[in-house]
Amino acid sequence: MSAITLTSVGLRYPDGTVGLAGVDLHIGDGEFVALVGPSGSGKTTLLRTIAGFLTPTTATICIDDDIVAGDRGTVPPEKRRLGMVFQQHAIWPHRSVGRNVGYPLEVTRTPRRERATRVAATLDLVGLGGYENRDPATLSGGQRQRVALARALVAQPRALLLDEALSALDEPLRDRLRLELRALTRAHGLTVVHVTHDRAEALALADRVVVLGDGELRRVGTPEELLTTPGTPFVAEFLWSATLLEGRLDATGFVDTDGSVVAARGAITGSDAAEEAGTLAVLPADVELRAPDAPDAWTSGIVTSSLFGRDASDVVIACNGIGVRCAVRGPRPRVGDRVGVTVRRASFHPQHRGVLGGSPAALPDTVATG
Ligand SMILES: Nc1ncnc2c1ncn2[C@@H]1O[C@H](COP(=O)(O)OP(=O)(O)OP(=O)(O)O)[C@@H](O)[C@H]1O
Repeated sequence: MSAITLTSVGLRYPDGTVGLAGVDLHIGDGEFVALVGPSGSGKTTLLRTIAGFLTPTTATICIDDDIVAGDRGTVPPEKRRLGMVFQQHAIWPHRSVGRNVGYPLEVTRTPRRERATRVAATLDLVGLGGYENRDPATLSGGQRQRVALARALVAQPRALLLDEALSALDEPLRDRLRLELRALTRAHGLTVVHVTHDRAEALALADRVVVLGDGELRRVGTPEELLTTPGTPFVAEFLWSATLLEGRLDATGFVDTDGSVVAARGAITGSDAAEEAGTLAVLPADVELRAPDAPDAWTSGIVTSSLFGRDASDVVIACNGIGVRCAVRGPRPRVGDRVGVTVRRASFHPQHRGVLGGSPAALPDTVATG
């Protein structure tokens, strides 16, 4: 397996839309990286650019020491030695499972006997040992996705690129394949770039999560780093469903635009300034419900949504025109209830960094291997 290095990757579509703007990223050998971001943030564009289906306007992309896109042109996808799996398993119905998996080896004219050995070994790897002669029409959705994975792995690619590869599967199966995929990639030291719209999946699987916004790389870090230091309100809101509040930090704490103290100074991280305007990001787990008139409540509001969750219910309270998201453990309030709200802890983001990301404080560009 291999490392992938992207330097200033920019891409503009023919109609002028900016797909990617100056993305710098190093993906370590054996690292599992998840690309996440809102719809249209550039996840698929980035993955397809690494794969070679899209040609960057400006960039250098290296796989190990091999420059696959740069000043001297680009290497076509089939010569990059990367394996790809898409959301819709592109399995050929008229070919047996074995011939589907062996296709990349046919292209490279691998001798028949070696092909059969490698197909069998790869099918074993994905839990489909002995399925060579099966007709794909007789397989379940999960089995077909395993065939697609085997086909991506059979030619021993330098890295595996997954584009929403698990998204089309129903939930219990998706959970199982997630575990299997992670165990497989860890055991074989595979380098993986995984695009997903599912934040929980990205955080559960990846060594590092890359957050994109408007074609820019907004934040890179381990799930733990992104939780403790989201870096920008954009990331706190996107990854952790944080509530964002505008206001000022002063000696007492963070004061919202209505003049109420949301949280005491000691409960806020992110700035040492005596006074500063900016955004407070409050994670749902750091909001607590109180009686509406509790003396220690920041404010009170009406519950507008209350969804059951096994570990914590997802409750939204309308407070001064803002929907405050709260993870409630224990008894869940009903829609229409008036409740008091306190903030236990929050991160402050000075205004000059901008709500949509600005220039986040850099996290160490470490390669986590856990
Ligand atoms: N062929 C195209 N021509 C013009 N613009 C495009 C094209 N494909 C994508 N875009 C634009 O490029 C930007 C990034 O799109 P991309 O599909 O990479 O986002 P994404 O993060 O994968 O979104 P989603 O989660 O919805 O799949 C968007 O503004 C999108 O509208």
